[in-house]
Amino acid sequence: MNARSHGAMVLDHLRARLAERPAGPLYLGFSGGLDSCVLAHALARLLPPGALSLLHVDHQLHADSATWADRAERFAQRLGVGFRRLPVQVNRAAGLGLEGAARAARYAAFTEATPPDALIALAHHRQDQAETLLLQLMRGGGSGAMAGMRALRRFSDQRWIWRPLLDLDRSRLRAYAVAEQIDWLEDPANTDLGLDRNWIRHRVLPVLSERWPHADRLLSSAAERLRAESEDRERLAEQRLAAAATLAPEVRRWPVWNGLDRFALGEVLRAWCRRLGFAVPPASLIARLHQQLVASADSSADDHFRLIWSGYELRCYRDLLRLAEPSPPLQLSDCDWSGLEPCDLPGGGRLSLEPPVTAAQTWRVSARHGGERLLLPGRTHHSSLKKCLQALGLPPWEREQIPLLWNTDGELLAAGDVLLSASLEAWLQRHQCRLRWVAAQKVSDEPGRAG
Ligand SMILES: Nc1ncnc2c1ncn2[C@@H]1O[C@H](COP(=O)(O)OP(=O)(O)OP(=O)(O)O)[C@@H](O)[C@H]1O
Repeated sequence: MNARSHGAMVLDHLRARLAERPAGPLYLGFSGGLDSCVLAHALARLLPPGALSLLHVDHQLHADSATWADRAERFAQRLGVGFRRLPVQVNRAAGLGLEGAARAARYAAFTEATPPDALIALAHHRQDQAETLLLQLMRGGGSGAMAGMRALRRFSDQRWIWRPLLDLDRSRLRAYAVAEQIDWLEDPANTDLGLDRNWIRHRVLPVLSERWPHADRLLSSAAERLRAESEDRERLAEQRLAAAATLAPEVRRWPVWNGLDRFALGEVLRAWCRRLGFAVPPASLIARLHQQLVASADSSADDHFRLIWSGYELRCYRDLLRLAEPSPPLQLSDCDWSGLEPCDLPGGGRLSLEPPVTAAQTWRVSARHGGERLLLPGRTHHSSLKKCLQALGLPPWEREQIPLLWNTDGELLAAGDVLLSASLEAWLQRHQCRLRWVAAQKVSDEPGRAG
């Protein structure tokens, strides 16, 4: 195939990708390197005037960066397409490494420079995909990470990242550039073997290609398969999550997860984290969670466990899981309550009488301290509050928030509105009202919660 027919092939390929792209204004992340020059040139040829804008991020990492930005702008002018220069500060303090920090700055600049429904094209091609797979392998990534880059993915709200060249060979892009006499920028950083990607590109892939001439094609098709599998698993995890009854956004009933292996369990937990906008837990934590769930599956004991990562907490109790930011137990100094007005508790909880009564009471409200006992209706002996709450199956995160109501004789009248003493029940009947407790994490009254 000569250079001209390679060029025609690139255009045909791109025409097909353009036809199936999502709607929205089109931008191209334009470095000025070979690949993005070819993509800019081909898109400018295929699209009507005014339909494309190039975004050049100036990372300001080397002395020539402004000159490069000038050259990038002249290239855009020659093509007759829009152009924006986006200077950024690369913050290396975030612990990402230079390449990662530059990418983070670039994506933040893309978000800032585009409307929420934008489609942002990037010029990654097949070799980039093969390198990504090997890079992830050397980082010890799981199959999800090795699935590499997606041709189309959501990014920052409604925007899309679009990689229309992902299954094209670099040699075709080079042939296109030669045929069209494109004058691209050669970034000296691309030959810096101190960067992992360059090491793979210049040292590893050539060796693999000696033995397997189409090594990059094989690698990118492996990434493609892994991606398809990982997308299937994600879909399944979403379905499993949806099947677990939602008692509150942060509380799910989980028997549906019972019997899942730890990989499937991890997928469900990650799906839940994504939905709540939480950082995903590390693999070691998922393995621990799995062990714990297996160990507690046959136990009818009251014990529960919690796992913590990056400021989030997963708590498990019987068939309930709670995923949230950790909340401290009820912090409440004893206070008096007349019952006339609702009693607001720290952290958003509240005790009230409904309908309100007109005569003031001399009650006290306190947090639990342990060892409390109460006389339940129909009983002749006091029962342990702790045992009663356990018997009710009230999860520990609710128990920790439960306020206690006392009379002046030091008799326990109620724990929230879930346990009432015989004397309070009689009093409520006499006054034709009920005690109501609303706690921030309370789920007892939510639909879907079986007794
Ligand atoms: N400074 C930049 N400004 C805008 N977009 C960029 C910039 N650097 C990279 N990109 C986009 O990200 C893609 C991948 O970046 P990468 O660093 O792998 O490519 P490159 O070798 O620098 O450039 P090219 O892919 O254009 O040859 C580029 O093809 C381009 O679309």
